[in-house]
Amino acid sequence: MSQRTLTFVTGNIKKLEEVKAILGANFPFEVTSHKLDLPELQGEINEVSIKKCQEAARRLRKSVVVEDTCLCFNALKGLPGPYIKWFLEKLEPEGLTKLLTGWEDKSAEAVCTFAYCPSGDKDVILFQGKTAGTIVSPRGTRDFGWDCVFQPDGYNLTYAEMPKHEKNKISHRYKALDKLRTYFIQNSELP
Ligand SMILES: O=c1[nH]c(=O)c2ncn([C@@H]3O[C@H](COP(=O)(O)OP(=O)(O)OP(=O)(O)O)[C@@H](O)[C@H]3O)c2[nH]1
Ligand SMILES: [Mg+2]
Repeated sequence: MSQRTLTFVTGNIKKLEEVKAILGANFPFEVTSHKLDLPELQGEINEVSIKKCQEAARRLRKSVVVEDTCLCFNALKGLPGPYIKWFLEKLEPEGLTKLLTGWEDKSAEAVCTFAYCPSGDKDVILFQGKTAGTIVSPRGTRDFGWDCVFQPDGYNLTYAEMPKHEKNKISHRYKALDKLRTYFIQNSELP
């Protein structure tokens, strides 16, 4: 029997690895990926994901899932937020930590938003997960983004110091995918 597929549009191989690891074998769709360099418009968190999803669905002419990840510093009223990719590229992890020099509040929130676009002209459905933590000096592996500066609340390890399966049990991405999984299981005729 051929399995139904869900197309995850991303240019980020590390995201894809985590999505496959988190959804695992019990997800009733095969996750395939499509690498597409999508424009990311400015805006609030949900707006960025909605526009990214609509553009991906328009270009591929089919239903797609995209994901946008934000890292929000509470002292900076949510910034860098959706602009974290560019802050990280320019400042590197050390620079992210230094952004909070002078602020007592080092708390932050990792926010993951999956967007599903059933077809180009229908409303986009969002699934969001948030994990609270603290911004610390870099510790651990450097193989994924800002993992080495984000220490989730309740742990004395950064995401980068945790075994992958531990991060994947508590992460912003896990929480968002849990909602997405429930939705797709309840709407099994999709996509
Ligand atoms: O340490 C990390 N732990 C994570 O769990 C995580 N998830 C995303 N990121 C990074 O944060 C930016 C988001 O930007 P982003 O959502 O636009 O992603 P992207 O442009 O790399 O891929 P995509 O938009 O093609 O899917 C990019 O620099 C990603 O590498 C993470 N870093
Ligand atoms: Mg991107």
